[in-house]
Amino acid sequence: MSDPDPQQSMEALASPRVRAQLDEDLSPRRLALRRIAAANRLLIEDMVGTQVDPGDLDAVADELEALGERFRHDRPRSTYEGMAEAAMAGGAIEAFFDHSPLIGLANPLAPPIRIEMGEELVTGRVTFGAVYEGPPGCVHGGFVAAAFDEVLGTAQTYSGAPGMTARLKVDYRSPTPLHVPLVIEGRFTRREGRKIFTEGRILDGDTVTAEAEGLFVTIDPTKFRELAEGFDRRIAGDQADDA
Ligand SMILES: CCCCCCCC(=O)SCCNC(=O)CCNC(=O)[C@H](O)C(C)(C)COP(=O)(O)OP(=O)(O)OC[C@H]1O[C@@H](n2cnc3c(N)ncnc32)[C@H](O)[C@@H]1OP(=O)(O)O
Repeated sequence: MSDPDPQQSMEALASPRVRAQLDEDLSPRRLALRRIAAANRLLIEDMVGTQVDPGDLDAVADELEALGERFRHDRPRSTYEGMAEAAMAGGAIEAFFDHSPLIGLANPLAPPIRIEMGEELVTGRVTFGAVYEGPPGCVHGGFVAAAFDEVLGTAQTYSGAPGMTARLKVDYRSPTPLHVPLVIEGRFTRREGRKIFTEGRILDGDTVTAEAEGLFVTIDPTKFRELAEGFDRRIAGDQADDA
């Protein structure tokens, strides 16, 4: 048997985000969710600027609407509900990140960004498709900011006490191209009390397309549970109003 890859082992220990992107120990349900998300992601990408004959567009819409019926819910949902089967997914937090809109392999909106963690540097690897277009041929600035939020949000974990994004500053240096493998770097720079400072950049080859600084504020972990409970109460209130 070959020796374990030390880098791989460290990554597996380092962050639930990294663990969430491994293909190990997944339940059949979670594998199927990832497969559905991948097919859905490809469909969305292919449909942007589709060359389908205009005469066929209504037939395509009919097919999609029929498929959509199978997934329709009677109320808004949070993926926190998916944590009920988290034990099979390898842990609650991994199940959560599997649904992330940036890195989640079970979320069709996620490009997805692939996260690696070195000793001091987080590296996100991503290729944005046409669905993320802002300026012609380039990534929409909001998705550039979202990508930083995710990568810097991972880098802040080096502080040992991660929190929520309080402030994100982005400098757009040059247009960030679509359809090109990009590298997003994130670093933890310092901690002052509850404040965690990070910085990062996006690279298209040697070209820096954007730079960012992120401030995160450590929170009590129970705050996430309170957010989930608040969501449940809001939904229950909406349903009572509808009754
Ligand atoms: C499971 C893990 C998921 C992780 C996801 C992380 C990435 C995300 O996308 S999080 C989502 C986006 N972020 C949010 O929704 C956060 C919304 N904001 C909040 O909940 C609160 O404002 C929060 C938690 C950031 C800070 O509130 P609170 O805990 O009351 O801290 P507060 O006392 O106001 O501030 C603490 C310190 O941070 C500073 N600070 C807070 N916000 C800012 C800000 N926007 N700019 C500069 N400084 C700030 C304060 O000045 C204070 O500094 P000091 O200690 O020197 O006096």
